[in-house]
Amino acid sequence: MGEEAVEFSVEKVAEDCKQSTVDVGDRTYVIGRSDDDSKSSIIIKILEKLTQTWVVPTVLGTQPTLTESQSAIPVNDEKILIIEKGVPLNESIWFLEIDTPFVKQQRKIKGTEVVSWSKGVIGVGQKPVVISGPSGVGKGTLIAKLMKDYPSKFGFSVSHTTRSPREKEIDGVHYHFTERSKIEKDISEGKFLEFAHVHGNIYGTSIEAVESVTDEGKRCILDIDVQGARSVRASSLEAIFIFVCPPSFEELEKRLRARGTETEEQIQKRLRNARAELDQSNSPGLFDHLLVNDDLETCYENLKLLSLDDDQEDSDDLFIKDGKQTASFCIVSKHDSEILLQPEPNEAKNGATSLLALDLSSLSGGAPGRTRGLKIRSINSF
Ligand SMILES: Nc1ncnc2c1ncn2[C@@H]1O[C@H](COP(=O)(O)OP(=O)(O)OP(=O)(O)O)[C@@H](O)[C@H]1O
Ligand SMILES: Nc1nc2c(ncn2[C@@H]2O[C@H](COP(=O)(O)O)[C@@H](O)[C@H]2O)c(=O)[nH]1
Repeated sequence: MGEEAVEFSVEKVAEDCKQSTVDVGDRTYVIGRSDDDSKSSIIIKILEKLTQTWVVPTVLGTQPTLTESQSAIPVNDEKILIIEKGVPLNESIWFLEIDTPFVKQQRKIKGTEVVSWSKGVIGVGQKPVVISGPSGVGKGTLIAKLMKDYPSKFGFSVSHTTRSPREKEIDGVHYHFTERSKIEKDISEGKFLEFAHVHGNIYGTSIEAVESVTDEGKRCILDIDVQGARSVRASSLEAIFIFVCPPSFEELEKRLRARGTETEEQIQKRLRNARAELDQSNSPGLFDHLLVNDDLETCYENLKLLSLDDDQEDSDDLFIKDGKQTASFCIVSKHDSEILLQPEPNEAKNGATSLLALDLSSLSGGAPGRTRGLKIRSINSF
């Protein structure tokens, strides 16, 4: 850690970019804009105050769109809040994760200093549903029915895979069919919620796959194997975990063969893996519900009950969705877990006069890359 320390002074940083500096413990985080080369980017540098050395961290996640400048304030030891200037409020709230469990884990894996971008989202969003079960049990069939019957309620998390497309499978709809080197690079850059080696190929769920569905106000459905379910369970994403069992192993084999999409060798591999997956379906604390897919309609009705349960309205979302907050704001101050925001001066001229209180007391884990649970209230008019 810290081996990437480079020598440059605060004055040099100020020359390079429009920056915010934020003190957290013994460190100063410098967040700014670099115009060094033709493509501008946000640069992050950390000053270790005790040793007066600079560290350039590995930056994970999708960075905010570049704006002229930003205001920033520490939330706690784990996160810095950044509000981008010149952007409507619902697009402008970002967190720089500096010591969250995700960052700690990535720091360990990479052996370097790490920070990670996370987009702030008003409201909590619908809890995703993770569906696992052996190959051929009928997960895809059940999910397709759910999507067809409730297109505005559910959205499918389109996974990435290195396996070749089957006949009738469409890239970007059933899977993102991907080169091994590309998925490995994206995984190392922290863009995946989970990934696993399944039946000889890499399969993975990108953070974007889940969060783009949740951002649309829909409940995201993930069809992933048991290793993937374990990884999601260990992540910050809160979800409902369902395991689908076959009525018997013989029936599973029959369905897999009748589907006619695998070679005999692949069928044998999938059946071997199926035994291991069935063994793990009772792992303590892994799955919330077990469903037996014997009669398809009965199983579908049960899946519907579980997936439609806990349907929650994101009332805070309305605040943003009704178009009130197209103005851009900046940070004024922080009191406990509330941050006071005021419209930027040019916005006040345009009639945006309310101060806003951004309540961070109920932040909840979306996938890494999103910080959900923000609440906003209008607190006065000038
Ligand atoms: N309850 C059921 N009774 C009989 N056949 C079924 C039932 N459910 C699904 N099937 C059939 O079983 C086959 C396998 O189903 P499906 O492709 O949905 O499985 P899967 O779990 O998604 O498999 P994979 O994990 O390999 O993608 C399909 O041909 C499907 O029509
Ligand atoms: N861990 C993950 N497993 C996944 C993902 N997407 C699909 N899967 C699982 O792979 C097998 C095989 O799928 P197939 O389409 O080749 O038949 C199946 O059990 C899926 O649940 C993923 O993103 N991550």
